[in-house]
Amino acid sequence: MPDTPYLKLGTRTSPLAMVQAQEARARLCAAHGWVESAVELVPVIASGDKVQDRALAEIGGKALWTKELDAWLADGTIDAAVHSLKDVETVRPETLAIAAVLPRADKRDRLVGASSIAGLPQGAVVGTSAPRRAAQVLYARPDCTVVTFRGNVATRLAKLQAGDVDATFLAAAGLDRLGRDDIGHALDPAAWLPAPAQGAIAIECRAGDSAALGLLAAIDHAPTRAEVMAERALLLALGGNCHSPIAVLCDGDGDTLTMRAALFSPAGQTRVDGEARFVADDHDAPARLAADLLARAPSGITAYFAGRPA
Ligand SMILES: NCc1[nH]cc(CCC(=O)O)c1CC(=O)O
Repeated sequence: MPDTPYLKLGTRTSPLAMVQAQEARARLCAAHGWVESAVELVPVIASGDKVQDRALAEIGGKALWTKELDAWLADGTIDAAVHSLKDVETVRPETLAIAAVLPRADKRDRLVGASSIAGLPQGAVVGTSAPRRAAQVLYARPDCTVVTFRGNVATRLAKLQAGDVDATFLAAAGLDRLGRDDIGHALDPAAWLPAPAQGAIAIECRAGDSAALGLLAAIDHAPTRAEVMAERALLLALGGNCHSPIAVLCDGDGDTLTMRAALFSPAGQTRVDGEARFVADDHDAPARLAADLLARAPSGITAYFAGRPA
């Protein structure tokens, strides 16, 4: 047993974050033949977990998930940080690097409280704080009302149980990782697209830390990395922010990626769809799809995207 850990891995404290950090630790130990104590998990309550009564988009966005762990990477308290990649801002400090992306879980959203979008009761109250989920459900079901819904997976399920809302959305990946694969109804991406990088776990370290970069490279999953980096490139090229309803899904098939994307106006009045097939090393392809989407989008949508295609 090592007296001092080989790697200090920072994580948020939510049950899902802890399960994901444990998965990262298990993969590192398996890859390097280490005992569990070689990787120390260092938990922190993130700002995003402290404020529960307002939508994340109103209080500072995704930065609130990474702020504390970013600071710990900078001051050397930890060597690496585990994140749900969908919670990580598109533009990251140059001092940090996404050193590993773990194999992606189920990419889909699940609807909890009804068996399908069409099956939601007339005038249903749907709880979500994600602009993408709100716009997408209002587009399909303008009769529904969307209310702010925050908290970790268990908190949201408890609020649903208590009757605060008729239905909510949760990522299949999060439910499955918490052993709640019995909950909800998976939404087919043909009709309902997930968030960029949904279902992927990323591990960041200092960009100049060659030791950590080397250790983490051993657990990087290249097919997942190709998909999620393409999805994040689309987000970047759209110039979206946490108020911009963007849905995108990339499916890898050997060297070829198929990307489906949709932009919405926030209240769901309009939608524009696009699709592209490209080889994985065509790094400009997501920006071309972004430009194509913006060129075809009505003004109700373009108002919410700065549009900075590369
Ligand atoms: N926004 C919160 C968040 N961030 C990552 C996940 C689930 C895991 C994932 O998508 O990778 C969730 C919960 C949810 O959307 O249901």
